[in-house]
Amino acid sequence: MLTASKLTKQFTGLLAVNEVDVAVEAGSVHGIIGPNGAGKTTLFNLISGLLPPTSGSLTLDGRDITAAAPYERTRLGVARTFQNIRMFSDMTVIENVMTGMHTRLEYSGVAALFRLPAFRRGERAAKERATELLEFVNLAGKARSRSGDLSYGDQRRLEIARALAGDPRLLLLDEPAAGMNPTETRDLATLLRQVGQRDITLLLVEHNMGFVMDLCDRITVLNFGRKIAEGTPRQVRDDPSVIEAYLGTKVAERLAKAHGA
Ligand SMILES: Nc1ncnc2c1ncn2[C@@H]1O[C@H](COP(=O)(O)OP(=O)(O)OP(=O)(O)O)[C@@H](O)[C@H]1O
Repeated sequence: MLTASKLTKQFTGLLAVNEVDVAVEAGSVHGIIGPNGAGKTTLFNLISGLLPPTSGSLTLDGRDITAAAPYERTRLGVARTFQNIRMFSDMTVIENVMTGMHTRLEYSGVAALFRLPAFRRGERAAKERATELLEFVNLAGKARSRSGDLSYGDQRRLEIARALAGDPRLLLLDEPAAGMNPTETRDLATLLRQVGQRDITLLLVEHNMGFVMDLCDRITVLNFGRKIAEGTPRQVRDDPSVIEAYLGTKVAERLAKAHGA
């Protein structure tokens, strides 16, 4: 579905992402992991269009989107959540979900200004859809609450509902489990599996290894901007270069010796 070829981002003097190839299969859950500073967020920003690449290309369903603006990618079915939750804290929960629908609403600005029937119909449909999404993420009971008053875990679920409001086919999640307690993390994994069952492909950056290993079909590992491994969770977990990237050469060598390798 999504293919990155030799994707590269250079900041002055630093190759944050260095000729990275990634192929995300439709219907899969694909993880990107790597130590701090490995280039995960930068790669994510290149994929969502927040940053232009220095070189390399990106295709979505075979269509070149390397130069497409973020809003164009949204129209093509790409949605994302952010590492630091971004929402309108003073708006209600349901209003926040409705802000995620602007790319799908079919009435004009004039209709909205004069509250014409087309606008009122659109608004009613948007509310119904937002309610359905809040039920899906288990927040229906808090639809009228102020978003800023939600617990951290609930705010993350709200962010997902808002991202789903644009009917994406590919959902990018930047550290979705960050700051969550074990129960919230387990609930999130269940929710994301249900998202996957809605024919939505998931690509996520995450530090929580248990969460990634449990949820992902395939994992790409970055270190110093380069892809150092890719495969199933088991393949990646057993890969010596991955162990070395996380633990440092000395510890990896000692571990290998201890296991008789
Ligand atoms: N806008 C920028 N300008 C200059 N350097 C940057 C910029 N953004 C990121 N970097 C550098 O690029 C490298 C990769 O950063 P990035 O945030 O992509 O890594 P990461 O794997 O997401 O790290 P973390 O796990 O700590 O979030 C780091 O050395 C970082 O300091």
